[in-house]
Amino acid sequence: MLNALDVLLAILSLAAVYMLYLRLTQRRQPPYPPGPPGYPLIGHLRAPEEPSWVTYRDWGLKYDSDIIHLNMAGTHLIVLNSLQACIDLLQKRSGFYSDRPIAGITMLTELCGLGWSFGLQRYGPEWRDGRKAAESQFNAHVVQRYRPALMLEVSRFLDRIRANPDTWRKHLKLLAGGLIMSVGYGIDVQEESDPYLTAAEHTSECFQKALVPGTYLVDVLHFLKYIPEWFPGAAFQQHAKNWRKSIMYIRDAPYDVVKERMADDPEATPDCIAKGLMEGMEKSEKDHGYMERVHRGVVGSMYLAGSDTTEAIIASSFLALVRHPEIQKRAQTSIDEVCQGRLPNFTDFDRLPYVDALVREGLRWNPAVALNLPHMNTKDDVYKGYFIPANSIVSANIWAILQDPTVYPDPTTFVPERFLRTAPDGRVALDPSVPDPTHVAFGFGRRECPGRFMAYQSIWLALARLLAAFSIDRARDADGRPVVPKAEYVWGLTNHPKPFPCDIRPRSREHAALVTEALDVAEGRQ
Ligand code: HEM
Repeated sequence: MLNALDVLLAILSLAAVYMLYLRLTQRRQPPYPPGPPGYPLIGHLRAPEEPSWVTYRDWGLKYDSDIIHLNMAGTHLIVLNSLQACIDLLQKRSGFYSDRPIAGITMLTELCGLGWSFGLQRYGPEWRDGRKAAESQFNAHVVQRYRPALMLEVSRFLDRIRANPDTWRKHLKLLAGGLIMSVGYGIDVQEESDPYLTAAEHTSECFQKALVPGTYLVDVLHFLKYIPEWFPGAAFQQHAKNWRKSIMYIRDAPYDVVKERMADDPEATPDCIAKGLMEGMEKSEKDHGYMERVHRGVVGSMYLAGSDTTEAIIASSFLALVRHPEIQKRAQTSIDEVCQGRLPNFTDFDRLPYVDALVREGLRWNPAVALNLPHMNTKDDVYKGYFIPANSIVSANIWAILQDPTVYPDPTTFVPERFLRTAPDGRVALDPSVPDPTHVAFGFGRRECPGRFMAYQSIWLALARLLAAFSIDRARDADGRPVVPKAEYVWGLTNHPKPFPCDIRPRSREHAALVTEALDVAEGRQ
């Protein structure tokens, strides 16, 4: 018979062996990447406030490391501050760095119903099918098919600016949303109170709000999701129900329009991504019900991922142009030389390197997405001698990479010329030795933005035509002095310049006429 002392001794021996085991195995585990010390055991309770990307860059400099680690109460957060680290991990090891973390987004995915969003989905068969579908429609070749739609939306945008220049931000929002609805579904949006744009904006509001850590307790205490909405303190259930309506509407209503049009007359259905996917599905051997769900998620994600970001970059470029009239002049001179009194077209692309450089600088200067959407690694890893445990949240510091002074000297200044050089034959061309920010601003590896070609084309066309037809000058104060707007931003998931004054007007009556003519042509009236 064992007495109490034997049992105690046995327990103590087992504990000693276990401690020894832990010590031995822990000694073999390399250290985590460096980072600021947190509280004992729990680490950090919250990530730094926005602009967190600046803090992460500064920590990188302080600890002399391009990867930073924070223990967030047991969740490991890894921030990659250099392009090399992003390439090494998110690209070269993309086989296990392409998951998305789902912890902390119960409100968004389960209660609001945004789990269908392709950008939030976990790395698995459904995401892979969605990605394949997206690549088939968004690739550099296929997006050219949507150029007439881009031309029409940009023409409408410029004409609205001509008519009401002071509300250019409203026109810009409509441009970004209209582009997505037109390219995605072949739907023409209404200028005021469009039902699709209203639902998409409501969905976007949910996305921006619910993704901020700490907004909803249910993201930490998951069992709260079972509390009924009438229960005291369960207002979040009401919010979720309200958002859910818009979230399901924006996924299904426009898709159903295309489905009906296709059933009626496929030939007459306007070319759009939803139509392309429906046509592709006819050849697919996969279950059509399943594929339709995947496709609804892919096209439905376009607004969330593509509207705010495109709008942010164009608004940021407006700001830079007002701050730097000399850059505006150079861009206009280069356009005038090539276009000789007409508005630029996509066929002018190769002959307008200055506009190309301007778009690159717009993407670099104040990136729309400063801290990349988080990736998650599905297995333990060691990089540069540091341990990165499985299920870490891994974020690329896009801002830090695009503000690296060793790559982009004087990085806080807007200088499109940094991307240009004069070739031996005297012509100005893009300088291939300067890293192209599009390889950073749109993320990395298998989760890299599938909408990047469409985004680039839209921004290029909007800016090229805007500069050709309008001057965007500084507004004047009460004493008639020009006001240089500050480069101030509203930080968030996407970064937008704060409202700033400017004075937009056609460069001449002839330029104003070009804008109306272009709209007539794009609308098929001429
Ligand atoms: C200037 C405009 C844009 C910027 C700066 C931008 C940037 C990004 C970034 C940084 C990511 C995350 C990549 C990663 O996780 O590594 C992303 C993902 C995504 N973007 Fe964009 N984007 C833009 C426009 C668009 C457009 C126009 C569309 C669609 C038409 C789009 C669709 C998507 C989708 C669906 C994802 C999720 C991809 C996935 O999780 O597999 N984006 N974008």
